[in-house]
Amino acid sequence: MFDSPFVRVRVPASTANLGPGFDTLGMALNLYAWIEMKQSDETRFYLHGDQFKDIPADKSNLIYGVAQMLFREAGVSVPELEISMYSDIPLTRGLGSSASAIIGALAAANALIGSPLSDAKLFDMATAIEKHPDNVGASLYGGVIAAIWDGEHAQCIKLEPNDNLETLVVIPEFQLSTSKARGVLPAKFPLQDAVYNISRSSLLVAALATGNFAVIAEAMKDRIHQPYRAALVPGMAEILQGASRHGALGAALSGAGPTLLALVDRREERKAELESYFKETMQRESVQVRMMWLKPEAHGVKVYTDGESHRSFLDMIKGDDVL
Ligand SMILES: Nc1ncnc2c1ncn2[C@@H]1O[C@H](COP(=O)(O)OP(=O)(O)O)[C@@H](O)[C@H]1O
Ligand SMILES: N[C@@H](CCOP(=O)(O)O)C(=O)O
Repeated sequence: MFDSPFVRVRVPASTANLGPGFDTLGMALNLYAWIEMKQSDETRFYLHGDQFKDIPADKSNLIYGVAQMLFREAGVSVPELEISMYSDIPLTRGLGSSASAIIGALAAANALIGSPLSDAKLFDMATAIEKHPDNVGASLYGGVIAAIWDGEHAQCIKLEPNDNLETLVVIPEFQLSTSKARGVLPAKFPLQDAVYNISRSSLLVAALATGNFAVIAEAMKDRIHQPYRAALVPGMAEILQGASRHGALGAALSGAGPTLLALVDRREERKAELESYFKETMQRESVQVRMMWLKPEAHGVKVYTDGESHRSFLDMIKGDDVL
């Protein structure tokens, strides 16, 4: 049954919504999580890195649970697994760590049993678990995705990210769970707010598809989630308003936050000014942050099944994608 003694996957981070595209737009970023999975006589975890210190290392672990869902769906039994994990994606910060874990677990488990399930099926399963298709779609397929979910099936179209696009992300030191940030949203919206978002989300997709960056500042505005979440992220309202005056094409809360993200033209000359603006604004709010320049990642999850390799899991990560 097993095509490979072990499977390794590399999964990109993602930023969801891009402002107005709440629960529909997502973009993969060049920051990654890695998972190794193999069948074992007893379930064991090797969680590398400080950020996994509070993550369960037993069968209640998300990766284990999601892998078992896939095995059930495929009609096979693989009760004991050895799972190794490392991630550069900060947890609970709005950069899609949970989506990366879900996609990584599904892709690894599927490959371990000879890939009986299609990517479309993995997308449906991942969306059913995550409850929105934006992050999981970006982690699975890469690029910029526009996605829908009807409660059973997810569909998306992927755009190749424009070569001139990069992002500056500002990651606060505090965590904000997606469930808490969804909990502050109203259940109903005025028609004008719905129109406001639909028009901007459509304009943003057209801008990203054509490379027409001039409209992005306006196209990233939102009335569906950011105004309600602003109270949870000190400095957010000011940054979303001011970023485009300091060299950003536009700015948004990344996913459910607390990370803030600016889209930037890589030819922009005011990058240092933008960094200082972000840093000083957050300092005034007494929020410690780390900043990273990230690029859109055109490729989704990558699966490696070369069981002959003798490189260790951590050596593979250091050498990035060469198994
Ligand atoms: N590699 C992982 N293994 C197990 N659980 C994970 C992993 N990555 C993320 N998670 C879980 O997902 C949670 C974060 O999900 P969420 O609140 O949606 O934030 P985000 O996806 O934006 O990082 C973490 O607190 C943790 O419980
Ligand atoms: N559309 C979702 C996206 C959540 O993204 P995450 O990276 O914060 O998990 C939302 O805005 O709630």
